[in-house]
Amino acid sequence: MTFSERLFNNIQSIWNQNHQHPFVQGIGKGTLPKEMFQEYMKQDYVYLIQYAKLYAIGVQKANDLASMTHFAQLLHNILHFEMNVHREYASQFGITTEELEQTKPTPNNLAYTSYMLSVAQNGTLAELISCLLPCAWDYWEIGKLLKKQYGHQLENNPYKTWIETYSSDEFGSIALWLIKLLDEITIGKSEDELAVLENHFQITSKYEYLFWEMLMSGQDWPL
Ligand SMILES: Cc1ncc(C[n+]2csc(CCO)c2C)c(N)n1
Repeated sequence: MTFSERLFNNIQSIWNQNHQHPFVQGIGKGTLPKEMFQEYMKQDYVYLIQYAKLYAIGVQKANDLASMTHFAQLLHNILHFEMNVHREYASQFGITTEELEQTKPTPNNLAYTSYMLSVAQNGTLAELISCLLPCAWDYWEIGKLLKKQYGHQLENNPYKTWIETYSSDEFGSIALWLIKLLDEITIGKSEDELAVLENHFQITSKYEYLFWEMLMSGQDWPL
């Protein structure tokens, strides 16, 4: 069994709860209130700004030129394509790019990105990938699942672009590349080292859940 197969098998119960989350299901059905999606675009925009830095650290920590080039490509794509989906949704809602950028991250959002950046800066390349992988991989799983469940009724769904983006093969190729690299660099690692990596993978998977929770509950700073 590869390391990614082990991660995938052990994460099922957590990811299932992500997939069944009312926020995710609301996107699939197209019933999620617009104001909630607007808030999501704002929070996710500042999340992605921090996430993009993880790819930059990937460039720095990569062990060979091919991986370095690939991380640089992912960095370019997130800034120019993924964040563009947010900018376009925001402009439909009358939110400017400046407003998106000035969004103050909620406690859960800040905790999630701070965790990943701390591990990225202090840890190994394998630790960095273990942290950023649930984001790419579970979103692809969510995209595919929603497409399967609700694909026949997407025409009137305001979140169709979101579902089409995250269920696409192009998007899936990001997760597949990260999985392949992680499998390669974990060959021969001890059980203790693998357990550290799996812990990062589980924590950031749980932060994915907390991100949906924070949006659903309208979490904000109390003071
Ligand atoms: C909270 C949150 N988690 C995951 C994603 C999805 N995502 C963000 S960056 C990226 C990889 C792009 O190279 C993916 C899949 C998101 N948008 N917001």
